[in-house]
Amino acid sequence: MRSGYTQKGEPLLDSPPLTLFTGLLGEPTATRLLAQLDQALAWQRPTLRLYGREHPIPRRQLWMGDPEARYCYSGRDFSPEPWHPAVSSLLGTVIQRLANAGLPARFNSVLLNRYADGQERMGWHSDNEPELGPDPLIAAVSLGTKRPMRFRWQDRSHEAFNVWLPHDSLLVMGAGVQSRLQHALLPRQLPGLRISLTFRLVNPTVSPA
Ligand SMILES: O=C(O)CCC(=O)C(=O)O
Ligand SMILES: [Fe+2]
Repeated sequence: MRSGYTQKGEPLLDSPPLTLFTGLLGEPTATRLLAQLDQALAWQRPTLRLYGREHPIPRRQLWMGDPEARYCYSGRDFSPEPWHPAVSSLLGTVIQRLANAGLPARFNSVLLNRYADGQERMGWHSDNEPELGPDPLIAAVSLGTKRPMRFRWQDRSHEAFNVWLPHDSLLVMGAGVQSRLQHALLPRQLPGLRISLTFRLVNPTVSPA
């Protein structure tokens, strides 16, 4: 059945729309890109202030995009790194795949996350910063170790669920996903590197707080 989802993606939720596309780049391109991003990028481990104490984040990350796409995340203001050619090429592939599925999209920035192994993680959050607008479309590419993204409803009206994100896949979080659900990449006993790239459209006219 899976082949039937090549064009439109596999619908995981109808409302709000959550859709998974697999085989985004194909091999060996996807595995090469994982190694290239791992080695070529200047990965950072910023600290976050929580209850008055500084904590290094439990993963590494990098913010990349157009110069005006400044972004405020967990109380910090990030200026984007310039586009790496491999990432702008991936952006083109994502845009094309979305267009083929009838989802025209535009992005001016991407948050790259690097999880060295299953212990590295990202806590519960919604990508609901004001500069993303009220109903952002966020496209998340996964490379490397297959891990579950856990979703839970803000109003707890339904049960929480996992979406397993395979290597070389694209998860599209459509309008309403950020306002109605939270997501997290919880720690798991899984070895191996995973890199995700979450493409976003930041509205440069909304100045970060
Ligand atoms: O690594 C992932 O797939 C999750 C990333 C994420 O939630 C984010 O960048 O906001
Ligand atoms: Fe997120």
